[in-house]
Amino acid sequence: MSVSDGRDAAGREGLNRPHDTAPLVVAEAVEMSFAPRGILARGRPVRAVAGVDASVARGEALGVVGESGSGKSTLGRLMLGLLAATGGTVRFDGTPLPRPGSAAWRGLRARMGIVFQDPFGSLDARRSVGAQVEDGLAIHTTLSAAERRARLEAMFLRVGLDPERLGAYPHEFSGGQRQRLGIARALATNPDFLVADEPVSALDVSIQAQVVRLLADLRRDLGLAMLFISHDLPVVRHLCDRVIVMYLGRVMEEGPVADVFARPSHPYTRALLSATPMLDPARRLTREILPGEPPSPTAPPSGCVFRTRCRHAQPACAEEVPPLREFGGVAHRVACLRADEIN
Ligand SMILES: Nc1ncnc2c1ncn2[C@@H]1O[C@H](COP(=O)(O)OP(=O)(O)OP(=O)(O)O)[C@@H](O)[C@H]1O
Repeated sequence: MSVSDGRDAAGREGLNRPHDTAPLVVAEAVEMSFAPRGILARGRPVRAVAGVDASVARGEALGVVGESGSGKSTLGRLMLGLLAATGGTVRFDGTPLPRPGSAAWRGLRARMGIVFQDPFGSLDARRSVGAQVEDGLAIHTTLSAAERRARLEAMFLRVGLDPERLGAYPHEFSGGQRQRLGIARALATNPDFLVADEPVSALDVSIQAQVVRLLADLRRDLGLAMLFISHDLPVVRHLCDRVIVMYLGRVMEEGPVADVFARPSHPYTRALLSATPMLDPARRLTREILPGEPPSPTAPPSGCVFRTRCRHAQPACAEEVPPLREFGGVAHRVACLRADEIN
């Protein structure tokens, strides 16, 4: 499979098809500030997510990209209700997500799954993998032991693992197989919504495409809504329908992957894409190296948070937080006051 052009080995069209069903998970102006931690915070809260709107429809995959520390994982945890937002709301199937850990939240938990970057770190070395995949079923469903066993075997087969190995331990599996276990565990309760947080970045390159293909197949077959967090832009291009580009807790640009990757319009997106050898060479952007480091989320810049690294910045950019506005296409939006001039 090629993950660079949205087609698989058989030349089928990629997965980037439009979805017109109602959103399943909707974050509105969601914010997350963490209490100060460590000396660098100097008593100031860490603003990890700052007023983000995001939604994922049934069967849709939304990619979330951006540098390390831009708030991607925090957004994912907010959309699963694993974290209680310090501002805004997250609705799941029309209902505001209950407080994490509450009985109401536990009631919804079976409908959501998460796959982590490090499958080994999230598995207990001392328990059989079958027992661990079964945990969610025991906690979140009323299935009998026999039904749970049948579900486990079916899940193992579905993710490409031999059900004979339900009694084996994590160290007996390769990295790719462990991520298949992580996927089986996330999907065992038959969720509607899956957050995949850098699910292939810890794997050997040779294994990554297999796991991406598995996620793509599962998403299609199970009609999953997926939030796919990744540094890997070609994989996002292949797997996702829409993408949001985050920087320092805010959305810089969003839209259908085809539009955003073909016509990146925010200076930050352009820099991010220019560093990625992925697109057809005719459209390749001149490599742009951003000066400096991202500012601390304990003291984000006023106005546009990207302005301190933006070569197009002007004094006005320090005054106003640029709203996301339509640019070039109905669903393609950019948060840059100067987008018209620089594109
Ligand atoms: N529990 C926490 N307490 C304090 N700060 C946190 C906490 N979790 C995340 N942060 C901070 O919030 C910011 C956003 O982190 P987050 O992990 O969401 O970013 P990310 O884009 O997913 O990064 P990465 O790609 O490295 O995983 C970072 O500055 C991080 O240090």
